[in-house]
Amino acid sequence: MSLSRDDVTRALSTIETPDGGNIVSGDMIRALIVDGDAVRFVIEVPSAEIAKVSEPLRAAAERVVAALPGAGRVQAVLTAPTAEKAPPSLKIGGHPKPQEGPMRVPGVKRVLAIASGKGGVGKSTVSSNLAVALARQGRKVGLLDGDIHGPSQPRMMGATQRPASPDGKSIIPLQAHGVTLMSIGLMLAEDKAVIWRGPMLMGALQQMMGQVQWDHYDGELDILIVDLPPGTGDVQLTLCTKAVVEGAIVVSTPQDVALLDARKALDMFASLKTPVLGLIENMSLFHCPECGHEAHIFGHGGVATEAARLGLPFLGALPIDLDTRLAGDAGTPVALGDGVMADAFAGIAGRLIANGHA
Ligand SMILES: Nc1ncnc2c1ncn2[C@@H]1O[C@H](COP(=O)(O)OP(=O)(O)OP(=O)(O)O)[C@@H](O)[C@H]1O
Repeated sequence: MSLSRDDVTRALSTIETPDGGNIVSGDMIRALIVDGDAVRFVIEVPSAEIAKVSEPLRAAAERVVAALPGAGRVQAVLTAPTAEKAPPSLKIGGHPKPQEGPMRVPGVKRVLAIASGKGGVGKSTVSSNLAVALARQGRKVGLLDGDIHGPSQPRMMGATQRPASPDGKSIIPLQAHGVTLMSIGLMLAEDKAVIWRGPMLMGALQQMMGQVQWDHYDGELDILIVDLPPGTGDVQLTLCTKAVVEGAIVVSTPQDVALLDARKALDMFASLKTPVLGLIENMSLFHCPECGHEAHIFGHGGVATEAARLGLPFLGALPIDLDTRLAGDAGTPVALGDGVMADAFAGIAGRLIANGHA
């Protein structure tokens, strides 16, 4: 017999709290995930002091779920809100709201996720340039920086003002290079590390999707590009389960270690039933501007081979290009100009539009 969320919730509601209620009626259960026989959840107690003495409660919650028929590995984590977790005003990073199934992001026709297994392979560079390339081809484009721990879009898009929130609830996004932009990085000081755990991350992403007025400038967006964090964590899971996602593009460098992680990302999308629209090989080759020599610093062709093996579209190979890096650092994506890289991004954008994905 397979285990359901209801079974787990019923079992957890037998764990009483000192006020006479229980951990479910007291709204202390967060991020409950039932994955086959594995169960994970977070118990949020009211303060760090209470958390220090709540280990017996956590252990009891784990035990009661582990005793259910069909339960395998059960993992409960204790957490408590602290003042520093939530930045001032706007309350970005609240808890995820209960929600039945995936919903459309208001003001957005389609959501496109840009993912990678490994960090630093150029996912944010691809996101910002693809956003600009799509906008140059007449699409109404939004860009959401979902890389909550390492937001880079404010710098790459050259937009760093704090977004306004006239009513303290909805957030007016920024606009840069014809793209409507929102990033958690715009709500925080640039050097401030985000130390939120899973539930706070999920709440922040849900807020970014639901409270940002994506249609503020040009009416409904044709496409919202979401620049995901690297890997296969809570943000990816939240996006693909809470929002209707048109598809995902996976970026990888050709080297084996990156490809190994890219396969994990592809596996994740398969199990979340999010279509993968294609793979991009970044940092594919280096063309020396001095001598014309071509070097395959991270290898070459591995991503195309992987795409062919999996029967997925290969969307293109992007070279290592100094101007791309400089343009990213300067906040003016290389796709705004002309040249090999701009053409490559225009090609990928054109293909997405032709296939009805953007
Ligand atoms: N094709 C390229 N040529 C030259 N530099 C590149 C290229 N692609 C990305 N870069 C540079 O590599 C660095 C990492 O890229 P980027 O931030 O886009 O990667 P990421 O996968 O989003 O990283 P993270 O996982 O940290 O978010 C940046 O400095 C970027 O400018």
